[in-house]
Amino acid sequence: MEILERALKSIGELDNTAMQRARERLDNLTKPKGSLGALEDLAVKLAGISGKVFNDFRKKTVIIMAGDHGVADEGVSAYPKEVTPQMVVNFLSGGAAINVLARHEGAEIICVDIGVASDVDHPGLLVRKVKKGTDNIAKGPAMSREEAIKAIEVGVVTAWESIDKGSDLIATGDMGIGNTTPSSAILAAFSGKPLEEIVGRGTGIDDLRLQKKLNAIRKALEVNKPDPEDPIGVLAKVGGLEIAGIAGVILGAASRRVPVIIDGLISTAGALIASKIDPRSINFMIASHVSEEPGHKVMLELLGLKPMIFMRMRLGEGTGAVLAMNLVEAAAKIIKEMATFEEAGVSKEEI
Ligand SMILES: Cc1cc2ncn([C@H]3O[C@H](COP(=O)(O)O)[C@@H](O)[C@H]3O)c2cc1C
Ligand SMILES: O=C(O)c1cccnc1
Repeated sequence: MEILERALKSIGELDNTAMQRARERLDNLTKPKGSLGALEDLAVKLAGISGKVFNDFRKKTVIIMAGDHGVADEGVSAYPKEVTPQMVVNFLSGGAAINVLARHEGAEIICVDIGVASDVDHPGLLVRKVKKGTDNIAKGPAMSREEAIKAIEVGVVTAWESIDKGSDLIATGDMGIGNTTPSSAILAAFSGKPLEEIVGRGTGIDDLRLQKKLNAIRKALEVNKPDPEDPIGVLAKVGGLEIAGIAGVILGAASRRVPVIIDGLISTAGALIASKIDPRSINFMIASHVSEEPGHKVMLELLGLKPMIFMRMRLGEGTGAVLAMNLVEAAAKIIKEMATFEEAGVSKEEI
């Protein structure tokens, strides 16, 4: 609890003066006012986060949290549980989608075993296992409250260490077969929306498995009765270890005023938990893409965040978030490198 408390103590507000200065500068650059749309809003947000109008990013990092899910035993995924450790090995060997996109963006990958059911032996893996997979949420809580806090703190510390080593732009990623089920359960607990509206097909399940998934979430809510006023309770009852870790990465980045780019459904479930623990953490979040999972759009609306990329992606791992790094860097370059009307000798608007 001490680490989490320390993180929460340092989360602040956006710097309004810097944001105002950024907006003024953007309005003086050689373009009609506001014509770069969301790119301008992003430049303003970056100023609010860092307190500086000009920002550049030297070290981009995606932190992937991996964990297993007892609820996978209910037949809620199209893939078997062993894919979780197998994909962890794939991340460490460079063959996954996230590896390709991270290389493309010049980002480094940190992969954390926060709760994989089996042990992966690889020198590149950060082993910070809180528990060997969650318990089945359709039958009881995923984990204890203490384990949920410990998993959040693993995320906080991983973010802090990465920032200490120079990371100045962080993206969140996940791996865990079955994890769209707890992510949807978290959303149901906070939104109260009908499950049929927010539960999707994850890895691509058929109608039969979709019914099993809906039943598992219904049971998870009935058995555990998560209280939306108690976000750590929601996480412990119907969440996941990697979701807790992602919430921690977000709180850790926010406490150090480092922008954190949120990926798809699972990462945004972590973001929802972080936002309920401390709403000021939303100030430091940047939404990347909108996933094909129907619940993702609802989560982003609850957070009041607008996604930038609409690519029909539904993979997780941090893929959408890493793609958005390019847009974050572009926004930072626009405000820094464009000429003002005065510098370029271009006439300003007439009215
Ligand atoms: C090969 C493979 C690679 C993945 N990378 C991310 N996921 C994604 O799919 C899983 C969630 O979907 P569900 O709830 O339906 O199991 C998570 O592991 C998520 O990271 C993958 C899934 C598979 C099969
Ligand atoms: O939106 C996501 O992140 C997602 C969707 C389906 C499966 N895995 C991840």
